[in-house]
Amino acid sequence: MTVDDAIALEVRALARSYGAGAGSVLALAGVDAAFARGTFTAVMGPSGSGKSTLLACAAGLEAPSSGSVLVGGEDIAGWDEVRRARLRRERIGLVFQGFHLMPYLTAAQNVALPLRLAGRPADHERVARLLDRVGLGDRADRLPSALSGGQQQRVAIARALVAEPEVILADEPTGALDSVNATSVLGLLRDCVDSLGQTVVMVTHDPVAAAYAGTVVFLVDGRVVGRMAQPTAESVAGQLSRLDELVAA
Ligand SMILES: Nc1ncnc2c1ncn2[C@@H]1O[C@H](COP(=O)(O)OP(=O)(O)OP(=O)(O)O)[C@@H](O)[C@H]1O
Repeated sequence: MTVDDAIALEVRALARSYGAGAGSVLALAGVDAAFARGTFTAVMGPSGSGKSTLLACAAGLEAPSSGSVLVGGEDIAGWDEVRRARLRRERIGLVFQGFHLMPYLTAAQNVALPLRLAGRPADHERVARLLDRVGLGDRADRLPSALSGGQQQRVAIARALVAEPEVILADEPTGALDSVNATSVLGLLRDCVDSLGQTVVMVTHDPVAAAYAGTVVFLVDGRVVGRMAQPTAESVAGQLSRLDELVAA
């Protein structure tokens, strides 16, 4: 298998089905996609098109039925849960719609958690630097319950960055936020790419959010049906309505 150093994450002929027999669902039906280092890609498509399954397979949260998932050129598809859990701690940063912060840990402790879980020393300077970067340097000692939704999501992004992962996977990161908070979170993800050279792959339903990405990948019925470079909210919305017609037909 050839490996390209410029590619942070790649899926090849990725398939995932759920259940068996007549009731089985083919969530991914052979997806090929490569995500170059230092790029921001949005994944879009109708409900049930396989977006979250794609991210879950890329994160090692789900095992593919067939095909490969290459992280930094290494195929994780056959890895057992212990190795996949280590991958998620050390090489993949995850951001979810619901933030998933530990409620009894402060912002700083939440950011440091992946380091602690990896048995690495809590690097207080790095944690402080990341909280500064996400605009929460003065909220380090707050519990999540004392932060707004947008602030909690920014803590989650700092946490996703702390282990200096190869790629950040974000599933509807602005889905639970109002437009002001969504704008700040999207600006932050863009900044992770522009200033830190991070690779971000983000599932979203929102054309405005997708316009922060450099490329949009469109899924329908578990397949890639299109790609768009330099998306705008208008061009993405137009393409999505054409996809809806395709699905309805
Ligand atoms: N754990 C599961 N068990 C059974 N079916 C599943 C499971 N997870 C996903 N599916 C099915 O796989 C298909 C793809 O689901 P997925 O959540 O990836 O789509 P999605 O594009 O992210 O949808 P949405 O936009 O609604 O979140 C759907 O038909 C879904 O019902």
